[in-house]
Order: sequence, then structure tokens, then C-alpha cells
Amino acid sequence: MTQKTDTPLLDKVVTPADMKGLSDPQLRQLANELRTETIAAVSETGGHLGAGLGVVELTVALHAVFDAPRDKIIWDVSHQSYPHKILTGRRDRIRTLRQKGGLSGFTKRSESPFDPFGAAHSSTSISAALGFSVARDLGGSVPEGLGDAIAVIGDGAMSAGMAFEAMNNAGHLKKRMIVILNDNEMSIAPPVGALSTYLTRLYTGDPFHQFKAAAKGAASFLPPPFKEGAKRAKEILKGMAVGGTLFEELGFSYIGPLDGHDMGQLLPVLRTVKARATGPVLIHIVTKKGKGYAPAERASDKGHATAKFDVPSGKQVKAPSNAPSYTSVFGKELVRLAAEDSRICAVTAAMPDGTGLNLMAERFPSRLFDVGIAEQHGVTFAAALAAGGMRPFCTMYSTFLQRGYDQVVHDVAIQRLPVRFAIDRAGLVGADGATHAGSYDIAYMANLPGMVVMAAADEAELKHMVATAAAHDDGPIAFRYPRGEGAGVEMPEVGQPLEIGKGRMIREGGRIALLSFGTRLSEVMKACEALEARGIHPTVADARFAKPLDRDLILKLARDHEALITLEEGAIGGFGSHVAQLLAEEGMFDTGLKYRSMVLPDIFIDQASPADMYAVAGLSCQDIEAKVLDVLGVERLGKRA
Ligand SMILES: Cc1ncc(C[n+]2csc(CCOP(=O)(O)OP(=O)(O)O)c2C)c(N)n1
Ligand SMILES: CC(=O)[C@@H](O)[C@H](O)COP(=O)(O)O
Ligand SMILES: [Mg+2]
Repeated sequence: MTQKTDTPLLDKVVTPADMKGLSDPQLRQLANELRTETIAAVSETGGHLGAGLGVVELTVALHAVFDAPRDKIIWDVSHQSYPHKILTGRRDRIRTLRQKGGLSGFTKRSESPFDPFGAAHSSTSISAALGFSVARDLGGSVPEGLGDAIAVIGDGAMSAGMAFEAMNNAGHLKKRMIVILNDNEMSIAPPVGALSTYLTRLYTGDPFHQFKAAAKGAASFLPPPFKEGAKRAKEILKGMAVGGTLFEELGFSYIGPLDGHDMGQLLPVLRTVKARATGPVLIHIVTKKGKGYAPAERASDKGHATAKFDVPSGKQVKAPSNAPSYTSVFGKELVRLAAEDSRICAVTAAMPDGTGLNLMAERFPSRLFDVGIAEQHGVTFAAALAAGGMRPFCTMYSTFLQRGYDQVVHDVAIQRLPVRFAIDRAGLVGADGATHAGSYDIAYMANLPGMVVMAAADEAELKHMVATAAAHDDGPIAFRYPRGEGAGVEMPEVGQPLEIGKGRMIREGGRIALLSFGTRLSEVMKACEALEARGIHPTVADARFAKPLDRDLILKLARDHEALITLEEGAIGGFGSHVAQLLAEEGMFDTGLKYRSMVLPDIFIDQASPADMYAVAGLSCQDIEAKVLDVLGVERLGKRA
């Protein structure tokens, strides 16, 4: 049920234009109301809570001072953009967040002119802000106009190489642009690495003691004519900014650190920067993830992502699970193997919990490497671990591994190094939508010479694939598995290495064969039940491998049946394409074989439940049944709605 929040001031703000006449005390009140509304909305939808709560004051201050959508506010990752959505004409739909047909959980250009640049993968905001600044200065034109570009980037996202590539370029181009470094000393997990330590050093000791003066002054970036008058303020700022030199060396004027929850500091600094900045400016603010909501502040992940919850208690409403998650099956089997083999180690790029590697962190901390949001580095690091005689599991979400693709090709595949790629969140993931869908890994891995590519049909198969990967020293190997819980199958005590390139027969039938790669197998079996009722008895096989293909199995299915359908939770160019290539080469189409490939369609699918997304993709059990009937030319009497 929608909760009514007591938000008299926020009720009058539909877009940032409605904020322009508000006094500073009113802006403070607005921030309080915005926080209340954000908590209430996320309690009903679930989603990313902690990051948004940490930028409530910043969101209000940015919209009060700058003129979006002319000025481009670019939220890095954009999981913190819910308060921004509420202030930019989307409050009436905020309780549809992350649901089918509703608002995206991230910024999205097609959703609002106030979202000038979409995001969801991290560390793109500075590049985007620089691009807008250059376009503005070159006379580019867009309907909303081109004003200032402001990137808001977290301390976790700032650790990625791409952020530094952008700063390096920005410092060189010297364009007026603003980067706000939102430092909450958190990524999803506690942040790791030297940059995090460096940022903390910037404000440890005597934090914020001279804010008032600094806020009035904010002058380290002033152009020469202003500099003399502001000398005193500049000295103060310099005093505060001891250690801001990393950013200054990159060509940015550094301001901070400021208390990012204090509007008395944010507003004057932003106003001064807006009035006077000439080149790139970095404003370092310190905030608390989960700020203002005790259950989030207390949580180990600071309320990073949550299911629906009860606001007073913070208790989350989670559906009961009937089977272990794929992620936990992976994590446990890896730990079991690591106990037997000291060469086994694992790499995560800032997702230890999401990938199940928290178990490795507990049992074998010296063999678990959280490299931060640095997928490219993570892959090359794993390659060298393999070259050094270790057995690394490079464990990443399918969508984030895309970042490390050149490294997969150049550092791993070409050198035939035995990196084990554990690819989590394969296929459609649900509420995070298109940006997080693991659609491409089958295609981008299976086209690499020497790469072994497996997909688990269920959690028991996953266990065997972890063991297979551990035992495979002859080049790289990848296995994929989806988000969420398994199929509830009986689990083997331990994983057993599979024979490379061999699939398995699930059931023998006639006329048509269904060859599944991955967890669509359960939908295939459901479709078979419906087909049985029509007197159709398909053969079903689980390919297990997209590379190397089980040629014998595939050619036998092709020879023994009138039709063959392959299925996978991946885009065009994956398993089905490899099968089609084999069938063509072997002349199977010349024999009249009817072949169909069921893959993700050539569109980006918006957020919904995974089941709904697969229905949009045409990969539900009903779609499979319909495809079989169609291929066999059977009338679809009693067609389901
Ligand atoms: C390339 C990439 N890798 C991993 C992630 C997953 N991820 C989303 S938010 C996040 C933490 C970001 O931390 P920070 O930038 O400090 O923002 P905060 O949540 O603390 O506000 C991570 C690792 C991602 N979105 N993109
Ligand atoms: C914003 C982001 O990239 C992550 O927080 C992501 O939403 C996590 O996804 P999972 O919930 O599947 O771990
Ligand atoms: Mg952070």
C-alpha cells in the first residue's frame, strides 16, 4: 500500500524550476522531506537505497544552484539517482521503480531530459561530463541547451581506471567542468586499495574545522583577476586541501573535503564554483551511505540494495527460497576445492558478496583478491596469476566482464593461460534491466580460439563445472550461471570434473530434438510436458559446452530427427550460431533438417521479473512449445493466450 509521507514543501516541487525561489532553510527542509520520500518509495519497491540517501543534500543543492536540464548532472553508476528522479518530474512514478513498465533504477536518456547520460556500469561520468563540456565549447546544440557538466562520482567508482583516463584528458583539455567526488568510504563492500586510503587521509584528523571560511572562499580555482582578493580564502582552502595534490597534478582545482550533508557548506561552494570556475574543478565531499535511516546506516552494506522493507523496523520482505542460489553453490564448491588445492585463488572486482567470494574471504583471505572496480586489471592480474602457476578463478558478473574483454582476448586467450572465468548473473537479471543483463558472454567467449565455454543447466551441474574448471590447466575455461536460486535438484556431495566437450542426453524421443545450453532446460522440460499431451515426444539434451561443441551428440540429434532446436540465454552469435555453423559444414541442411535457434532477440529488454523478461524474449516454456509446433507444422489448437 502506498504510504503517504508528510512532505508539504516537496509536494510543491515538480521540477527543479519550482525550487528556485526557496531560501536556504527551505532547501534544508526540502532535503529532509526528500529523504523521507526516498525511504518510503524504496520500502515499497526495493532497490538501491543507501547511495541515494547519502546524496540527498547534494541532490537538492545541485538542483538549487544549477539549471538542469541545460546543465548536465551526470550520476555515476546512477544507483543513487532516486532523489534526483523525485525532484525532476518523476515523483508520481517513483513507486514503479525497477518494475515492468516503470521507472528504471538508473538514469536513462529516454526517460527524462534531466537524465542527460544513462549509466549503471561505473566510472563513466567524468568522460561523459568532459564530452558535454567539449561539445558545448565547440558549439554543439541540443534542445535543452548545453551549460555546465557536473559528474557526481563515488569513491568506489573513482578507483576505476576509466575515471583516471578521463581526468587525465580533462586536465589536458582544461575545459570548465565539475567533478563531485562523493566519498562515503564505501563501495558495495568496504572499499579497497591505495586510493581509498589516500582519500581517507585527506580528512582524517581534524575534519571540516574550517568549513565556514572555506565555503565562503572556495577560491583555489579562481582565475587570476580574482585571485588576489581571495588570497586569504585560498590559503584556507590550500590548508584544507593538503593532499589534494593528486587531483591538482591531474589538472583539477581541488576543493574540500566538505561535509556533504551540510547545506551550509554545499550551497556556497557550488554557487562560487558556478560563478567563477574556468577549468576543471573537483569538489571532494564526505558523506555517509544510508544517511538518515538507521537500519541502513547500521547495515554492513549501508543499505546498498534492499528488498521491500518495513520502514519503522527496517525488516526486509524476502520471498522464501526453495533452493540454494547459484552464487552460493559456486562459492561453497570453490572453498571446498581451495581447501584441497593451495593454488586455487579468486579475483573479484568489488563484488565479494554478490559473487559468493565472501566465503573465500572468510576461509582463505590471502587467496581472495578484491581489486576494486577494475575489471580490466582483474582479468590481466588473473592471467599473470595463472602464468605464475596459480589456479585463478576470475569471478565477475557477465555484464561487468564486458569491461575486461580486451584483456580476456589479449592477456588470457592469446597466451592460452588457464584462467577460470566464473561468470555470474548470466542471462536476464530482472530489476536492474538491460544494463545488467548477461546477454553477450556466450558470444564473446565462444568466439575465442582455445576458450572452453560451459553453461550450467542447474545447481548440481554448476558444482560439476566448478570442479571441471579447477581441474582444467590446458588453457582458459569459462562457465556461466544465472542470478537467483537453483532448480531445486538433488545435489551431489562434491563436484565431479566433466569430460570437456561432452553434453548429456536428458530424454530420448522422436521427430524433434531440443538441445539446451544453460538453465532454459527447466523451461524445455515444462514445454515437453505440454507437448506430450499432444502426442509429441521431443528428445532433450543438455549441451553443457558451447565450446568445444559435442559434435557427435549434435550430429546424431540432427541425423535422427526431422527438426532440431537449440536454446540459450544469450544473444545472437552464441551457442546456436556455432551449432548452425557445424550443421552447415557437415551438410546437414542439405538433408532437409529443420533447424531453429532460440536466443535473446536483437533488442535491449527493459527491467521486469526475469520470467517476464524471458517472456518478452520469446524464451518461455510457452514459446518453446509454440516453436516446436510451428517447426513440425502442427496446428496450434487450444493456443494459450
Ligand atoms: C563496471 C562496474 N563494476 C561493478 C559495478 C557494481 N557496482 C555498482 S555500485 C558499486 C559500488 C560503487 O561505489 P561508489 O562509487 O563509492 O558509490 P556508493 O554506492 O558508495 O555511493 C559497484 C561495485 C558496476 N556498476 N559497474
Ligand atoms: C548498481 C549495481 O551495479 C549493483 O548494485 C547491482 O545492482 C547488483 O546486482 P545484484 O543484486 O544482482 O548483485
Ligand atoms: Mg562510495
